[in-house]
Order: sequence, then C-alpha cells, then structure tokens
Amino acid sequence: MADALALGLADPGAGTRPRVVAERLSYGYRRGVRVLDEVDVALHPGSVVALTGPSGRGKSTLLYLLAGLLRPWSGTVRIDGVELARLDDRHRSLTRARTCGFVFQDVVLDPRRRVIDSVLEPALYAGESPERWRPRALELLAAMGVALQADSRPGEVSGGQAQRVGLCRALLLGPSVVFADEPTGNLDHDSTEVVLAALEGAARGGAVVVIATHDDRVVERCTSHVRLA
Ligand SMILES: Nc1ncnc2c1ncn2[C@@H]1O[C@H](COP(=O)(O)OP(=O)(O)OP(=O)(O)O)[C@@H](O)[C@H]1O
Repeated sequence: MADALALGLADPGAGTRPRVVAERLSYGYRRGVRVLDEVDVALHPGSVVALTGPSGRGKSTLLYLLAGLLRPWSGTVRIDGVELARLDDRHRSLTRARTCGFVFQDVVLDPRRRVIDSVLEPALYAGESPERWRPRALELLAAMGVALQADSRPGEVSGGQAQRVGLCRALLLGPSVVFADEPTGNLDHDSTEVVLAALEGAARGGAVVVIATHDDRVVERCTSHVRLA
C-alpha cells in the first residue's frame, strides 16, 4: 500500500471478500500535481471504516474516486467486481444510484425542492418511482429527528438538519456502500449519536460504510481505519 495505511480494528468484515477494491489509485486536479499516489484500499461488507488524514490530504477526493464521481488518472476501483469508470455515463449513473449512498461534506439541498423531494431524488436516478420510497423517506427523516422539516424548503433548515437530511437521502435505497464525508461536522452530541447509529445500522445490514472524519470519537466507533499519511 503506497499511500494509505489500513488498520483493522475489530473489523466484522475481516475474512469476507472485499466489496470495494481500489488498486494503485492516483489522481490530481491539476496536471503534474498528484493528490493521491497509488493508493490501495480493500473494504469489507459490514465494516464501518474511518478515513482520516490531515486537512487537504485527499480524503474527500478518495471518497469521490471510490464512488465513481471522479475518474482516476490511473488505477482501478471495483465495487462488487464492477469497475464504474468503464461503464458508459448512463450505466455508471444507474449503477452508482443503486449501489452507493453519498453524504457530501457541505450538504447543499436543491432550493427548488422540498426536503422530502430531495430525499426521494436517488429513486429517480435509480429509475424507480419516488412514490414507492416515500414511506421509507419519512421513516428515515423521523429517525434522524428531522420529520418536521419534510415539507420545508432548504432555506428553512439549519446546517445540522441539512446534514441529517443528506444522510436520509444517502440511505434511502439501502445502498451496499455508504460514503459519508464528515457527516457529523455540524452536529451536537445527540445528533452525532443518531447519525452514527444510522451508519452502524447500515453496516449491520451488510453495507460497507466509509466515514471521512477528523473526530476521534467517530474513529473510535469505527471497525477499521484507513489513514492517509
Ligand atoms: N475541485 C478542486 N480543484 C482543485 N483542487 C482541489 C479541488 N478539490 C480539492 N482540491 C485540492 O485537493 C487536495 C485534497 O483535497 P480534499 O478536499 O480531498 O482534502 P481533505 O483531506 O478531504 O480535506 P479536509 O479534511 O480539509 O476536508 C487539496 O489540496 C485541495 O486544495
């Protein structure tokens, strides 16, 4: 492993086949300036993986690459054996919608939509009827303590509420991989607990959960650790 140090804590996925495998992954935003250099990662079902490293080191970038939101300069990412970068745009977008949930660091909700419609949006990307998923969306919003905001417009929700709405959106379709970029950054202790419990629940259901974080309390709750040195 050239650029990342993987540490197994009490990983329940150890011994299973990895679901997300990245090999010799390199990427930069500007020609000649590498952010990630030949990173290898293997992530197992049922694991909650902490992704840590100094600010600006490339944690968000690695999450984007693993989720197929960025195309690597070189190297591969496979999720359940499928290399997203090799699919055409339509299939990549469909596969990502059905497989991956992503919680962005700064959740920006579409100002034209009510909160509930933002949560339901992944169903559209996955080619499914949003109406079918409405009960689950409402259940998630309630579990995350933001049920009252379901009919609100984004301008009417706080940063911490938006972060929890973003998590509901990411978990809507029961993804097999959840990428969460500092999902507790704007949250108080109780809301952090709610978010971590939801992510742990997804892992107990068999998902791989990857959390980019600077928070040692979050790292302690994770079952394994990838550190960008
Ligand atoms: N869109 C972009 N265009 C150009 N450079 C970028 C872009 N996004 C990130 N970078 C640069 O890539 C590097 C890695 O950024 P990244 O956001 O992945 O780091 P990070 O580890 O997630 O940081 P933090 O902990 O502060 O969120 C940084 O040097 C950053 O300035």
